Amino acid sequence: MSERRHRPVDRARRAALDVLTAVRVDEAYANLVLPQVLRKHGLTGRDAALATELASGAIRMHGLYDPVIDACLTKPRLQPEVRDVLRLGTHQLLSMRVPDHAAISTSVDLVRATVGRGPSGLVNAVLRAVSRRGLGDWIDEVAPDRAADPHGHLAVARSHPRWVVDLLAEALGADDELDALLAADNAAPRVTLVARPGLATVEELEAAGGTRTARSPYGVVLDGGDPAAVPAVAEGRAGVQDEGSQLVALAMADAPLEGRDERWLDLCAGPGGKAALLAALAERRGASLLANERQPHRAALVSSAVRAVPAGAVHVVAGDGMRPAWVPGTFDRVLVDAPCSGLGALRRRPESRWRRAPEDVEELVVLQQVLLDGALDAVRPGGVVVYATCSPVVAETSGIVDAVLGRRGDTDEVERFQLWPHRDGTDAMFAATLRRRA
Ligand SMILES: C[S@@+](CC[C@H](N)C(=O)[O-])C[C@H]1O[C@@H](n2cnc3c(N)ncnc32)[C@H](O)[C@@H]1O
Repeated sequence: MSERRHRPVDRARRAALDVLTAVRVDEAYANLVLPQVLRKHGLTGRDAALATELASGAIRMHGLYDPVIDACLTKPRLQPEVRDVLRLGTHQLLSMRVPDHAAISTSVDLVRATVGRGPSGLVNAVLRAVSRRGLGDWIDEVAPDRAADPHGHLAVARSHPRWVVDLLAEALGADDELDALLAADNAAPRVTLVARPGLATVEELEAAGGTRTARSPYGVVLDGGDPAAVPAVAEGRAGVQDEGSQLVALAMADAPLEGRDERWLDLCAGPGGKAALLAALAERRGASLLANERQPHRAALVSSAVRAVPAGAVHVVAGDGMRPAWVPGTFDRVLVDAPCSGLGALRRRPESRWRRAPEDVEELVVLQQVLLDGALDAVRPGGVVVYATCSPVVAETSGIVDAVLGRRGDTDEVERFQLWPHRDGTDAMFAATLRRRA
């Protein structure tokens, strides 16, 4: 037996491969499976960070790495398990500062330990071929020509499905920021916390090691570390919430309103980030929030998210927003944070861009229109409705709002905004504030 065969497999790389396998075979979500895998392998600190970067990068960037790997193959067929090892190796060679010899030898060890001796020569040969060029040269080699096919080029260079690039370009309205947006999708966001008003303060969160957000008065960007270790987060007085989501909740809570302002509705509340901020605000203003969510297990997540809000200020129910249990005109303010393609939050979930299909958007648009109509029916004359998505796709955003405004004769637009990761450092949240005519 050779000495090589006995060399122990690097635990971070083994853990990263477990994540790729779970995502490919079980359709797991990388961000949910990662903590379990890290625990299983006993990884913490730098090793955990390495495993996270390896897994996230290889999953996110395989739209670029696969053509590179294919260009180095002599035979077209590749076992999926071997391709996963090659994706991890290619990520180390092209996007990380891992020395070539370490990236190649650890990948050979990994395939030997997990698949067998058979493909170790192939992994060695392919990764040696990958290592002979840098990232830019490989993009020139495998991506369509930038001048002839700009979206096709960016789809490969920035590893996004082509149809997603086309929809994001349409949402931006021009191509000049498209590369910056796609690059922002490939960078993991820093953790942002929200200090739920009346329950925690931004000063308390800053003291845990963070910096205030530019636009939300309740946001703090964490310098690093585990957010769950911050006492206010552990107690539900604060939470992890993107600044864009905070701004959407604030658009609902702060829209000018005449007359009664006591009954608030969050129509699609699960898992409850916005509901928790809204409930805390409602409590301070003498209002109460009904947090509605169709899926019971997600309604349970809402209950957990609002656990620190005094009882009486918030009620959580599991119900279908398309078959409302309330009398029309009941509410003063309504948020409809609609189920959407999530194409504005690609930086959070490495695999999500590969799981969606154009048909998903077509189906969602129908649901979004019905839910917005239901929200407008639920609000009293003079009341406000905020329609929001974590997608910038025109059909899911302005397309919905314009269609509903055009069809109904009882609604006016107050304002709308679109946030962008590359401009605002937030998810690409869309929000439109509408008012039922008095
Ligand atoms: C974008 S998420 C909402 C995120 C949430 N507002 C937050 O900040 O945590 C959309 C939610 O709508 C729920 N949903 C989907 N169809 C629904 C319906 N017909 N009625 C109520 N909720 C629905 C989904 O289960 C999902 O939890």
